[in-house]
Amino acid sequence: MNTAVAAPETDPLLAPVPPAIQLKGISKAFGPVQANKNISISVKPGTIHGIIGENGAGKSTLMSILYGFYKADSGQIFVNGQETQIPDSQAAIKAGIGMVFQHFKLVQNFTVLENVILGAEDGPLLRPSLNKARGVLKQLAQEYELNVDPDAVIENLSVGHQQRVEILKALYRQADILILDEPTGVLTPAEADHLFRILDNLRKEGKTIILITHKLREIMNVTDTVSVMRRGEMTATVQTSETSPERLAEMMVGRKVLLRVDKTPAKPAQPVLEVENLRLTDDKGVERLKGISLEVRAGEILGIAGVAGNGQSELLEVLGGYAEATGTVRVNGQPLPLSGAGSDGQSRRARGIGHVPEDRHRAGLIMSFSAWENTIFGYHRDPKIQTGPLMNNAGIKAEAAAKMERFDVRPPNPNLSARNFSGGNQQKIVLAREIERNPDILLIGQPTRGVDIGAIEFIHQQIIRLRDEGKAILLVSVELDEIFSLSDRIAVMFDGQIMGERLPDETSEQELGLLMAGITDTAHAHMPAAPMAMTEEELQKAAEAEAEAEAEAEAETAPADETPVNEETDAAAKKPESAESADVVELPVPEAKPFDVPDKSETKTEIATEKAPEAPQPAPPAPVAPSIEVSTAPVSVEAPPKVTESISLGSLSATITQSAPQRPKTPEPKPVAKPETKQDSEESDKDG
Ligand SMILES: Nc1ncnc2c1ncn2[C@@H]1O[C@H](COP(=O)(O)OP(=O)(O)OP(=O)(O)O)[C@@H](O)[C@H]1O
Repeated sequence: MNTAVAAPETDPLLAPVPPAIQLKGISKAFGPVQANKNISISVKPGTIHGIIGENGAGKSTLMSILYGFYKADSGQIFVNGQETQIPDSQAAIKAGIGMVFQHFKLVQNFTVLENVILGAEDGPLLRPSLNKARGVLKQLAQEYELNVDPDAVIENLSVGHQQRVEILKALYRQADILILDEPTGVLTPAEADHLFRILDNLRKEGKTIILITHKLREIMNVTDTVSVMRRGEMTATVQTSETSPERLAEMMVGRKVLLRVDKTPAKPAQPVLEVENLRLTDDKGVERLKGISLEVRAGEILGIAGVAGNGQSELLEVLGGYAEATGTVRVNGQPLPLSGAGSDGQSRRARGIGHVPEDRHRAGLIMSFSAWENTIFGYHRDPKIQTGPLMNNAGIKAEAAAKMERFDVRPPNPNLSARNFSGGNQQKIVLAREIERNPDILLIGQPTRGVDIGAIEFIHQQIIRLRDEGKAILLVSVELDEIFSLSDRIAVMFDGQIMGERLPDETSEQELGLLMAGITDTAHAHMPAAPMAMTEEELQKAAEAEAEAEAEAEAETAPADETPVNEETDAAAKKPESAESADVVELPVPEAKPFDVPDKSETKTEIATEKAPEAPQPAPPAPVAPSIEVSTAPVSVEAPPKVTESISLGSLSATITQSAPQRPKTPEPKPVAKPETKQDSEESDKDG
């Protein structure tokens, strides 16, 4: 008798689909810090999988391992059921994985097309690659609502559009699995809505998305499943439909978290900050502040709402001593110089003005300096810190350790460089420095950007505590939730002007949305059901329609109002010369200098018509003098590293030499151009 049994024929359609991504037992340590401990996770294809966790929980590290940015100490990676080695990002791209980092890696003075093909050119001649990319981009734009002008230069695009370019880059490389690290941290609500529509479209087309975010609302709205990380471990994975924001917050932090701000009504006293007719024109001749007047009293929080780029940043920069302006500003009744002597950041701090800048990397911290050094910047000439030529290092370190403890900075190690802390912990270092100085007025920009839910609760409590102690607080945030829950009064900025002021209890997101679009007659304006869900284009159209209607109505009695400048179109019109046609092009200098320090750095990029050298290698630290100007023999500070990176595009190559960003007084620092490269040293800036 023939006992052989024929193997059952498996119908490939009925075979179980392997996970798009499966990680098994991934571990990774940075020196003594165990960033990932034996992590296993499985993500179904065609789904959006959220990853949440406190700052420093190890989310970015895990995803950087998956993208080949870091090498795991142990563990396996499976892509579509196949064990896959991912030693570098090229291998990740080959495996169909794309990543959009928190800090974009676009070359600022290249066009969208040039950025998209960079590193994925079809041959030495650029033209065919550019033509092919143009066609693909057109198709992707139609399929996924990823509209971007292919010929626009990156530095002229809004943050939301730059992010679309990052997504386009990944899709152009045929990524089926897309990792997004904190993608909405820098987006306006409308931009975030647009992004989620894009992600939904991608999911419908069968792409798999891994989304790292601190925003539980996003997790609840867009993900299918969610994993929670805590202190390097994966503690739970749940179906989104079977959980709640409260439950997720508790799983993340290990205790119940108050998801709303608990505060009593404000008791405003005397005016601390008085601003009249503040005007600022930038170096391109564009008027960024058009006669701002406002007042902040002791014991109250004035929240400034607005779509990013409408002058809020410039307002904070002028008041914080980073940019010069005209007008009148008084602090505690005394005039504040708006240019020349006494208008710098240190003088502002000496006048009792604390400042948490919107961008901690460019203006809040010196990334290569240790945490303890960063806790005194801006206050380093204070006699309590500096006696004669000497600084009390031991005292500063002890104080820094105590501040880090109070602000729950993890790890609470003052000797670690700022760049080796996770984003949220870097933010806590800046907040600790500014809040603990007990300022009369605190200027605070985007206080909880990239910060976890437990830390948000803590930061909000600190802001309220300062207010209740009688301090004046000027808050700028693109998070309407944050504006609503913290502010005692809300002013809305549009196109360099204050469009109106409202009390949080007497307004709505809809009304603020209209003001943010420049529509002041909110009572009569057509109110869309959910203006915050409008796209930028829709917001712009709404503003234009309103302006048109107003102009028509006023035409008979008065001259029509000046049409608001559309910065984006305006900027896009000033396109620099194409890189292809230029022999030598200077990349924009990152002009961010956190404090008044002697400018000893240089940033220069040359694009020469020659083949690029091998993979970029960070140069050893350059012999640049430390950036604090003190004659303090005992202070031992790390010199800002000089990094040289090379990139190539067809026959063009570029070398970027860059040391710690220094910043003269300019209103809007440009982001540092960074091509997509793997960092050699894992001790370097984690954000790449
Ligand atoms: N390049 C590095 N060198 C040294 N330590 C690092 C490096 N990158 C990350 N770490 C440390 O590893 C831990 C995990 O960091 P990771 O950035 O993965 O956290 P995260 O969950 O992404 O945090 P966040 O939400 O704040 O972005 C942190 O303690 C961080 O300080």
